[in-house]
Amino acid sequence: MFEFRLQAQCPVTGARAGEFVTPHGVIKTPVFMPVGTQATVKAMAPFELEEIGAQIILSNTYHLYLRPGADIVEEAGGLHSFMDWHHPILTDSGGFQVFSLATLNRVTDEGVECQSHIDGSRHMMDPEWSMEVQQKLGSDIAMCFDQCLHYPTTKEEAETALARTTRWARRSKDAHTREDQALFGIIQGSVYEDLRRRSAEDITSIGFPGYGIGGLSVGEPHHIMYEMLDVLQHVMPFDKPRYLMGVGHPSNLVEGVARGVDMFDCVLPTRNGRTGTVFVSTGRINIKNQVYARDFTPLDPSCDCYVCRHFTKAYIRHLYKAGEILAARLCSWHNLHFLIKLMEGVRESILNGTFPAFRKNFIEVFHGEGD
Ligand SMILES: CNc1nc2c(CCNCC3CCCC3)c3nc(N)[nH]c(=O)c3cc2[nH]1
Ligand SMILES: [Zn+2]
Repeated sequence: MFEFRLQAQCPVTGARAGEFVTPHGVIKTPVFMPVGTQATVKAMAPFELEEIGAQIILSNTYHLYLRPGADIVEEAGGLHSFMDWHHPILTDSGGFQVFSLATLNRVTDEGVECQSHIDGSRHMMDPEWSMEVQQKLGSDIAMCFDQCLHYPTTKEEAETALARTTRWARRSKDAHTREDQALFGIIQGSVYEDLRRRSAEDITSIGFPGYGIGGLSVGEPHHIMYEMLDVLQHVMPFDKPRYLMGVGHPSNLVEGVARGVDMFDCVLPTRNGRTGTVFVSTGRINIKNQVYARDFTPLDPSCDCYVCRHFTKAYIRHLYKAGEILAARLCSWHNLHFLIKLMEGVRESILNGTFPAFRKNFIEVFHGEGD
């Protein structure tokens, strides 16, 4: 269980194709993981996610602890039963969310004293708390409780947070007892190459079945994110999965794969879906634009998803203008399909040795906007 089988490596770039074995199924990598913060990928039912080809979805410790509460999910038999998703689930540790959502009262080496963004109730969140909650949720992959800093940050702040994250990773591992759940470490170090190396050495020396690359996609320019990945790909164990947290745009996924990343998550496909921004094979469009009022072609003529086979831009634009719920559902559906199919195409190109050409063609078409 939790072994990572490497199936192919690109001889020109750092790209690799593999399989990660979990109790709820084998994850074929590279993989895009839809985000389901509150035990639902917004506006999508599990059977629709299966139809789209989603292999694994994410949920969140911070949110589910606050509402409905970890005990209710545990009494339901865990997240898989509660939300009727019987494939792999990854839960984030709450480290990122507590710093970005809660009212922070005190942050010490012990943990984070905070107030809920929902009802202002006071809580102490720390590695032991995060492990207790994730073990109750019963995800297949849990994440260490870490401290993710915003961007920009001083090197001193980054160094302090890195050392704290290492201590918290040790405490997370000591408090993690569930055998049928993998615990991934998380590497920090902000945008400083030497700190990135140090964090990678610290976290990999503690030893985990997989590793998150944290502290990125927090506002830094993409070339800096890529520089950090260039450093990390040479200091992370090749036989363990690498999960770039919170990424990302189509071009960021392809460029991340080229630098040895195996797993990605991002709220964009569903968040953009709710605002009408749609990924298409030539870039992005916003379906609410007047230009689509009489456009009776699919969102993306080269897409074979349910939405593109049944509806036109004019119809979906009408749904948005009329405030219809179906608008968000259809665009989320197409966006998720787009990213999942993109990763399937990337994986196929690595397996058949054509990834460099795939990458070149994709970046030309998507002109690497990745913003
Ligand atoms: C968007 N950019 C970004 N996201 C980051 C995230 C969150 C990834 N997405 C998790 C899902 C969202 C809701 C359910 C789980 C990060 N998480 C952690 N623990 N540490 C990071 O450094 C960390 C860094 C991140 N950067
Ligand atoms: Zn489509």
